[in-house]
Amino acid sequence: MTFPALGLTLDLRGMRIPASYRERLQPAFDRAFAEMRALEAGAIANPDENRMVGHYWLRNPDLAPSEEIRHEIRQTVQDVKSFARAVHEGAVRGEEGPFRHLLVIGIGGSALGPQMVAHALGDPRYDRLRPWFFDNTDPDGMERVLGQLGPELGRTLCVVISKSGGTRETANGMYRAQVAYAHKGLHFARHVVAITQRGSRLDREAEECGWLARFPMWDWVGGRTSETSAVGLLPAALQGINIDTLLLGARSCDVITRSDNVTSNPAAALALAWHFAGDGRGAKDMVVLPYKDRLELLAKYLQQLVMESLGKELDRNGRVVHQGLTVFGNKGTTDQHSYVQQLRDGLPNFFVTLIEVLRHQDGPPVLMDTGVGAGDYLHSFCSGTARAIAEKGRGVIRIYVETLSPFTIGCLIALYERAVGLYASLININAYHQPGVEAGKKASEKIIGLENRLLDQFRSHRGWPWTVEDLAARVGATQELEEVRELCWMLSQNPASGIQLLPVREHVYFRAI
Ligand SMILES: O=P(O)(O)OC[C@H]1O[C@](O)(CO)[C@@H](O)[C@@H]1O
Repeated sequence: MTFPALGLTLDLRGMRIPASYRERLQPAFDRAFAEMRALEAGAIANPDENRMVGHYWLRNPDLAPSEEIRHEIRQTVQDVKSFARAVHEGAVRGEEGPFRHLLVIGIGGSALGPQMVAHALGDPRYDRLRPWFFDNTDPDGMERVLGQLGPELGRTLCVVISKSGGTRETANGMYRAQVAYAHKGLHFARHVVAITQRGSRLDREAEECGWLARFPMWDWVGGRTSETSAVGLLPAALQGINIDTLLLGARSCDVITRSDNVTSNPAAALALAWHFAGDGRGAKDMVVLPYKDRLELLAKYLQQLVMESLGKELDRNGRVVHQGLTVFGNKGTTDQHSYVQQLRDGLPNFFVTLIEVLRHQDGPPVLMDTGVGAGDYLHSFCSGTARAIAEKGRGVIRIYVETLSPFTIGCLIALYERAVGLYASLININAYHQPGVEAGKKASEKIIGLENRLLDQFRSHRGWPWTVEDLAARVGATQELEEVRELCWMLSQNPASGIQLLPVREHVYFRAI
C-alpha cells in the first residue's frame, strides 16, 4: 500500500497473510475500529486508571471532547513555540549568556521520544541548542554528560520532564544538576523548566522556586504516547526542529489510519501482520531494522511503546493471558554483521520490519570506487537482506519513506501508536496502563530503606567487623539475607561509602572505617 500524502509505503507481501486470516479477524477489527472511535471521542479507554486516552487530540485539538482541553492543547503549542523563540533570540538566557545546550532530564516515555527525535532530526552542526540527556540514575552517566558540558553549564537549559512529577531516577538527575549549578555559583532556577502534571511534586517545586517556565502534561496522555505533547515538542523546538511539521505528519497519518478498511489502513494492516505472525499471542518477536543511522533509536522508542502497552498479565476481562510482543533492533546494515545471521539461519521465532528511507542525503553523493554511492549500497543491503530472510520463510514487513523529515517522524510515531492501539483491541487488553512497572519501583524503595538501616548500624559501630548474618539480624532483616549481602558488597566496592570488605580465612566481614 502506498500513501502519497504521507510519502510512505507499506509492503506486507513478505508476511504471506492469507485473505482468509484477515476475513476471520474482521469482526475483531470492527470492534477495534469502534473502540478507537470511542477512544478518540473521549471514552474512558483506560478503565484501570479511570482515564481518557487523548494522544490523537494533541495533533488535532478539534477532536478533543471539551473546550477546556482543546484550549489547553493549542495554548501549550503556542507557549512551546514562544518559549523556544525567546530562547533562540536570547531574550531568555542563562546566567553566562544565551543558551547553547539543552539538558533533558527524564526517563521512559519522558525521555525516549525526545531522544529518538533529537537523533533522527538534529545535527550538532546546526542545532539551535545541542541536546544532552540524563535518562537514568547512573552517576557515572551523569558525570560524563556534566563533564562534557563543563564550562557551558551557565549556558545550558535544563528541561525536567516527569508526568507524575515523582519518578525517582528523574528526581536524582534533577538533584545532581542542581548541585552542579550550585557548585559553579549559578542559580538552577534560572536555567530550568518543568514539564509535568499540574499540582505534582515537580510542578510545586518549579512554582515555589520560580523556574523559568512550566508546561503541562495531562492524565489523558501516557508517557509512551507523549511525543506530540510538550514532552516531545519543547525539546524538539528548542533544538530547532519544526514542530508544526512534525505535528502535521502525525495528523496526516491519523487521517489515513482512521479508516475502517484493513486493506487501506496501514496501522490496521500492521496490527493484522503482528497478529498473524505471532498468532495473537506475541509468539514471534518483532525485529525493527531501519536502514538509517538517524533512526537508530527508533527500535528503542518502539520497544517501550509496544512492550509497555502490550506486555500484560491480564486481559480486559481479568483473565490471565500473559500477552506481549517483544521488540528489538538497532539499524541496518550494521546489524547484518551481528545478529542477522540468526535471523536467516537460526531460530524462526521472529518477523522483521525493514524501514528504508529512499532519499539518502541532501547533498550530492560521493561515488564509491564501484561507481555508485554509499546510499545505493544501503539500499542494496536492505533489499538483499529482505530477500535472503524471506527465502527462508521468515516474515518480512517493509516500510519505505521517501525522505526523513519532521513530517515523516510525526507520521511514523502516529502509525505505530495507532497500530498498538488496534492490536491491543484485537487481543482484548488495556494498552494504556503499566501495572507491572510499579512492582520494581516498590521493591527498590524497600532496598533503599534497608541500605539506610545498614549504614546507621555500620556508623554507630565504626571499626566493628560484621558478618552479613549478624548485620541482617541487627537491622531486623534475617529474611532478606541476600539483599543485605548484595548491599554490603556494593557498598564495599564504592570507597566513598567507607565500608570495607575484610576476608578473614573462610569468612567475610564488613566494617565501617
Ligand atoms: O513521566 P514519569 O511520570 O516520570 O514516568 C516515566 C516513565 O515511567 C513509567 O511510568 C514506567 O516506570 C513509564 O510509563 C513512564 O514513561
